[in-house]
Amino acid sequence: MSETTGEHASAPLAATADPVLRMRSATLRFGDRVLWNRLNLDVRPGEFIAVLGPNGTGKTSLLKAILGQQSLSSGTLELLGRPVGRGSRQIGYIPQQKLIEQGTPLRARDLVTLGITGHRWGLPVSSPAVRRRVDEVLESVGATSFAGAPVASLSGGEQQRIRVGQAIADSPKLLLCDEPLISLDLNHQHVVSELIDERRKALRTAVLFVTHDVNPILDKVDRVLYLAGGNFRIGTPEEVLRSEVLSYMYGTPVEVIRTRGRVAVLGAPEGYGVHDHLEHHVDDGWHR
Ligand SMILES: Nc1ncnc2c1ncn2[C@@H]1O[C@H](COP(=O)(O)OP(=O)(O)OP(=O)(O)O)[C@@H](O)[C@H]1O
Repeated sequence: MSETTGEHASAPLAATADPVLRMRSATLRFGDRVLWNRLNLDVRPGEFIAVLGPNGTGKTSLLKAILGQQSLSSGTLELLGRPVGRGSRQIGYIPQQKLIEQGTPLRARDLVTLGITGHRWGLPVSSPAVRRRVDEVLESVGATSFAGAPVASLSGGEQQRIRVGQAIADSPKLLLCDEPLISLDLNHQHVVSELIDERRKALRTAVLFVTHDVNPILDKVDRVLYLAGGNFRIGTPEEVLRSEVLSYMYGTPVEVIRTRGRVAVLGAPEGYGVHDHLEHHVDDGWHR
């Protein structure tokens, strides 16, 4: 099997900067289930990393660990050189999409405002500086026209734009996105992924993007973190999304087909879950 490095040739600037996120030998297990074992990961400013893998392999748990909501079983996790704590203003988070319930009294602009003031309860919500920033963010996510509407009355795509606005409102250094394209039509998938990508390009925000389907973001991705079977691989999409790499991880023949700029993974076991983790060779920043 070919080696899967952690570096990416097209990101020379990012590679020289201090990492926004650094994980060393990070392990998460629940009972005897190992979700990921001795994960080494540096995420550089402006890097776009897709987090892939079947259900239940620990993708959301990884985001929760970074958010300080889930303790590691062992290892370390640093955000901008410091141990993570809950509620960091340096992190923007787009949680897995749930439609907002009818009757929720918030307007779209209130959610974006919370993205700024939620960290600082003392600041008056009506301050002109906050209002200006909220207007800017609403405009940047194309939501000005429905800013005053109750969020529950908006379509799924409109709600998702507002969630992106809320997550980027405070200019985080790291944006964590948990399946942000789920249940969106192709057009809205494009709109939402472009919004996230524009943000990382404009402000060098690092992006960790959990998704079941890499295709809508394939042209944006610098590296892939693939989780399966308590094992993981980190590398460029070309390095990781290969038949031999995924067959090894799944422990069964899996075929990766590339056609017309899209990637399809065939033969991954149905309902695949976590099995005993494979023995790893540990190297700096990657596993094989
Ligand atoms: N606090 C916990 N205690 C015990 N088990 C947990 C806990 N949190 C998560 N798990 C289990 O860990 C596994 C991984 O969950 P996680 O939500 O991280 O997976 P995922 O890769 O995001 O899955 P999906 O693709 O289905 O969203 C699941 O089987 C889940 O039930």
